[in-house]
Amino acid sequence: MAEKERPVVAFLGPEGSYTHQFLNLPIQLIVPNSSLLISNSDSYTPQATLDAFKFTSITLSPQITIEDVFSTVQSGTAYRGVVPFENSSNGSVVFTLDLFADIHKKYADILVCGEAYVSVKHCLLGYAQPSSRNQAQAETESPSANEGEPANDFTHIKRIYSHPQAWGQCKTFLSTHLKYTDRHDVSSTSKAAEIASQDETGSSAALSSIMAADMFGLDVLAKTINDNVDNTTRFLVLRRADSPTSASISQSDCSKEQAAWKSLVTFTVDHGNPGALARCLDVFGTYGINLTSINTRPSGLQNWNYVFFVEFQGRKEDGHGAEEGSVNKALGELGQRCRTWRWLGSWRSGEVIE
Ligand SMILES: O=C(O)C(=O)C[C@]1(C(=O)O)C=C[C@@H](O)C=C1
Repeated sequence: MAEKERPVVAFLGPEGSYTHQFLNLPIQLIVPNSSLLISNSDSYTPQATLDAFKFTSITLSPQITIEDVFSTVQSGTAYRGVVPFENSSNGSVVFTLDLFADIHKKYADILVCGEAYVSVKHCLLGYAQPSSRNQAQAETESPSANEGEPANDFTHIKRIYSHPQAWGQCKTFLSTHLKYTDRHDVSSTSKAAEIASQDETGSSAALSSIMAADMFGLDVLAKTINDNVDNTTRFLVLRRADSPTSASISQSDCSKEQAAWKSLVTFTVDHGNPGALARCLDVFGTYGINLTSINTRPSGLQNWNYVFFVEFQGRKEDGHGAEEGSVNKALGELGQRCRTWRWLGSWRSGEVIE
């Protein structure tokens, strides 16, 4: 299997997106001077979350959309995929939730096998007016200067591009400085930077990352323009169900070990049946399982019917005696109380990457 030599990892491209940074930042922590590796090659030493599968290098495969990341993992073209899941200020990434809900049954083999939290600091990127070019250059060179405080003139900017998730993370800056400027949704923040870089008139700008400014040769017109300074996005790593993980399959139901894990399930209920949802949620309490998030999305099958997403501490176990684990017992009972359900993976809880 070629992936054994150098597995392919799909992410939301082009390079410079926050999804790309998920793969990038830890590498610099693990391999000193790894920026050389990053700029000269598509071969990386993967971070802890990914080296679940013990490879020394990976091939990065930029994808156009989050759905493309799901497709390449589902088809086996990519060994792993990285997708944004939720943002600390703007909430769930609904594109990702809908792909997990999978109403057209296209991604039946996708499971989550890891996560990490990435600090997201948005910048306004574009071409500075010649009069404020020195200022923009100073901002690029000295990252601590004028955070959130634009020193540049934005009157030449007629349109801004970004990923739909990013607008809601920079509301104050946008309403203060660019309230009447046209906004255009594109597939990623790095795509936005690429588009802005191609507009030689300089009237296009992007909400994107400092890394994208470098990659596409744009000026940083304002930086750290997100409403919350600790703006953070949680990313999930995807695998195919038949692809191995580092997770040992030994049974250990002790609460400390369970708290180090998370699991995700989706389920649907009979909406005409009073108490149906409460009865499903009750199984988690019965087995002492702590819920960490609940989400819903429209079922896509009938108006005002929903798919419920529940994330909880603990993991589903495989192998001999697995049925004894509290998560397995709870899921067994959930299956009897809901209409349909699906386990979407168990993984070790991630850490924040600055
Ligand atoms: O467009 C990117 O750079 C992405 O990685 C996507 C994404 C997202 O969908 O949440 C990731 C982080 C930020 O929250 C904004 C956009």
